[in-house]
Amino acid sequence: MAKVQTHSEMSLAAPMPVSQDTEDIDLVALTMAALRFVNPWSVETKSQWSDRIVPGTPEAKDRTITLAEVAYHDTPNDCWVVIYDRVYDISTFLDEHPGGAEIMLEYAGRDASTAFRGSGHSRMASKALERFLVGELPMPERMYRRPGGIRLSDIPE
Ligand code: HEM
Repeated sequence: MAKVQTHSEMSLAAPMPVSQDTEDIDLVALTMAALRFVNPWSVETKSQWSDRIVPGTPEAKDRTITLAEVAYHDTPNDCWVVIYDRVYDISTFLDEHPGGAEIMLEYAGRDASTAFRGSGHSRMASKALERFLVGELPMPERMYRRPGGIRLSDIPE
């Protein structure tokens, strides 16, 4: 017949952990639970974007480029900027820019929409963007060209 343990026997056999240990274990469990929500495949690496697009070509119009990818192109030889949710490769334009290369390099790999607008660019400058187009941001990352997005009367077509 099974032996029934008294309350004091049970306490001796399996002593309760001290409160500090309990806190440590909870923290580890919490971290592990949080990590389970992280999808390692969602981390973008440069190698997955190896194919280069020629700026201004028809393929560029259909290409979706994330902000994470844009961020990799942040040098004078490989300089991308985002203007009104469209991605431009301005590497070859840096030295031609009437406002100078330095000012554009400040936005290398980032959004330059407000800087572009704030510098009072002409319609001709907006039109000039077309030849540097390499793609467009995915809908969730857009600020302007999406339903309910920020409206600007002079967004280039
Ligand atoms: C990325 C695409 C860009 C293109 C195609 C572009 C094009 C041009 C063009 C054609 C001009 C001559 C004036 C005009 O027609 O408006 C100009 C001037 C200027 N740009 Fe840009 N620009 C670009 C980005 C930027 C950015 C990101 C800035 C940052 C603030 C900037 C700042 C300026 C300034 C300050 C001038 C005036 C220069 C002067 O009058 O001395 N531009 N740009």
